[in-house]
Amino acid sequence: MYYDQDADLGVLKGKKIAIMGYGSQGHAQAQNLKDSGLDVVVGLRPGSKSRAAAEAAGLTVKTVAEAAAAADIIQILLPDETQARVYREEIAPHLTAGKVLMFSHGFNIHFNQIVPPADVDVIMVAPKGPGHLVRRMYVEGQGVPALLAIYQDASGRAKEIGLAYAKGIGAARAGVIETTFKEETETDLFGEQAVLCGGATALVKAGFEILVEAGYQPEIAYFECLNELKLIVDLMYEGGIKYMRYSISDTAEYGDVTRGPRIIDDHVRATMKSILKEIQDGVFAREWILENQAGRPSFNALRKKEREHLIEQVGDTLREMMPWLKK
Ligand SMILES: NC(=O)C1=CN([C@@H]2O[C@H](COP(=O)(O)OP(=O)(O)OC[C@H]3O[C@@H](n4cnc5c(N)ncnc54)[C@H](OP(=O)(O)O)[C@@H]3O)[C@@H](O)[C@H]2O)C=CC1
Ligand SMILES: CC[C@](O)(C(C)=O)C(=O)O
Ligand SMILES: [Mg+2]
Ligand SMILES: [Mg+2]
Repeated sequence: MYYDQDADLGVLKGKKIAIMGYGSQGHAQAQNLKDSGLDVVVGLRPGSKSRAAAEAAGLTVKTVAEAAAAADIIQILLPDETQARVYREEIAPHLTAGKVLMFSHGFNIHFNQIVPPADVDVIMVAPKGPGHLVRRMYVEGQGVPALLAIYQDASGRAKEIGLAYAKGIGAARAGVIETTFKEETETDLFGEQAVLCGGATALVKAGFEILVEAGYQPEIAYFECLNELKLIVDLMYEGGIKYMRYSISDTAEYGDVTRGPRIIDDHVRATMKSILKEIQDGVFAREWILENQAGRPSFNALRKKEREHLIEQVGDTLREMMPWLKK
């Protein structure tokens, strides 16, 4: 594990860092690096919706190609499914020997959608948290931990550069672990599909639906299955599962340890294993690449259906009464 004292921001002084994209990770990493005293330029497409926000934060905005040409270090924070095309058309022509190519997720390198030249460093600094928290925690003097991986070390200094970058975005305040592009890609995809996003939302929705179908008020089902989940997870985040169990009643703890394993049973574990295998053997990557090439027909339909779920309508109404959420 590496922390601030193991990294030297001086390694990045005098270097221009291009952040391609100003979305969830882009806005956070660009602003954190700038506030760490580094020289940042943002690369966006012409007519980009993100331009105003980047300029309002005092950042210089150029096209992706111009930013790639001007930069020593190029961090690609575009949606994964757009990276290969943008790389090929706008970044690769300016990726001259000695430059550094960076990612925050290994998808395109690991699944061979981007094949960089041998004379550049290829580094990943992958925050283990959503971009908006990467920014919020930096501003509050904290940090979101990150993974560091070196795919190519043409300069012999890739690790120093990656650690300095991690310090610049605030990640080294919380801890940086070294990994490989393969390990980051596979664990990140598994985590978001089986636990953090797919698993958690399916569990919340199933619990909500069961209570509502049984005749309980949807508002109570929302508080019980979604709103309170944050409060429970906050306790696990602060002190582990044991601290959460210390805070809940003994009745809840007994229900937790006896009923939890019946929910996540051998059938669920077998499904988790098959989801991991689809990630490892490239089945998921192929499916996602083809879905994008086809114009996202399934994804768009599923997105619409999910957004129309009763839990979203109930939540919108209840959150109106929680003004602290509006900021
Ligand atoms: N979201 C997260 O918290 C995390 C993301 N990651 C990784 O970080 C990377 C970025 O993800 P994320 O921040 O979610 O991305 P976003 O979807 O938030 O990126 C949106 C940004 O990319 C720009 N953009 C989209 N398409 C293009 C294009 N064709 N050409 C130029 N700019 C474009 C958008 O500009 P416009 O306004 O013009 O549409 C916008 O500025 C990914 O590799 C992801 O896996 C890693 C850890 C966590
Ligand atoms: C959990 C989703 C994530 O992997 C992330 C925020 O870390 C992502 O790809 O957005
Ligand atoms: Mg992730
Ligand atoms: Mg991810």
